[in-house]
Amino acid sequence: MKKIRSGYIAIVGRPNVGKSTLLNRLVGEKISIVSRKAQTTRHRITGILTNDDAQFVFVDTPGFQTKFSNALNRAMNRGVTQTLNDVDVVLFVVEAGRYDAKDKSVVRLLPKDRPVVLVVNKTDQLKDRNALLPFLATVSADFDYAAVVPVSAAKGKQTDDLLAEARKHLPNEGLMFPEDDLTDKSERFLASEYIREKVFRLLGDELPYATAVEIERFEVEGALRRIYAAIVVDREGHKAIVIGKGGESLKRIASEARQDMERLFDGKVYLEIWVKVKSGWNDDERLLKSLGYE
Ligand SMILES: Nc1nc2c(ncn2[C@@H]2O[C@H](COP(=O)(O)OP(=O)(O)OP(=O)(O)O)[C@@H](O)[C@H]2O)c(=O)[nH]1
Repeated sequence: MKKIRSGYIAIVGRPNVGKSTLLNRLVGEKISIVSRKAQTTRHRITGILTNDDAQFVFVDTPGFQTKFSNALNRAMNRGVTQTLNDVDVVLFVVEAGRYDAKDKSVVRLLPKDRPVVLVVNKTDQLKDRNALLPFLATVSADFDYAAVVPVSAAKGKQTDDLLAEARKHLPNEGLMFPEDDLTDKSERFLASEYIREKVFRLLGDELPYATAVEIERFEVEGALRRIYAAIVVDREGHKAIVIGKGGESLKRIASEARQDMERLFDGKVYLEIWVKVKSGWNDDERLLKSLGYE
């Protein structure tokens, strides 16, 4: 039997390349949020996969942002750099057939002193398989990657190869966490992520990214959890969108988020959500910190 190895792994890449999908595929539980819209992963989320010979502790980084320069994006980029200085292996994800300035700006953040595995995701979308090899050659010319692994996170293709590659670089012997730990994030944090995911899923096209969720109270009574949450938007107009006609949208957000939470927490959830307006919140570093962004 092989020895158990363990270590920290970060997943980085431009928005929308499939980092959350990959994490969910590897860890096998819904602990990170996946959204069609870019820029929804603003918190570090840790998932843990334990198998026969390894324990992978994933640190999902905030989406890298180059487009706007405000406090939120500065905080996000700082998060990426901090995370990369904190892990044993970095998985840098690009999309098969797409590699441009936005990916290269992430390459510039890659650490020189630790292994970086290039993950070429969405191979299922490739129309011309012959284009893959030249593409891999182009991308790998820009950095000294420890390995290159094409995968499809959505279809679960070659993700085992990726784990085998990552395992080679795990430094510790034995487990770092108890076997069934899926995440070191609190239920409180996960509750806010679920609500935020629903907001993006249901209203993503109508709302700008400036939406946050605050959990104001989280009470546990036996198997029942009472959760009181606020969706924070930065304009009155956005408040009206979140609430929707006759409160329809907010009702749906609450009902779907509650169902997810009941599944995850394995118990009944009483969920109350309201909408608050905080003007300009995404350009105020102090407020960001109070909402849990770094
Ligand atoms: N066809 C295909 N689509 C994928 C694959 N992996 C992810 N996607 C899709 O790509 C989109 C973005 O995926 P996410 O996992 O949210 O991407 P992300 O990199 O975490 O995005 P941010 O949170 O914005 O940084 C979603 O619509 C996924 O369903 C894949 O292997 N194949």
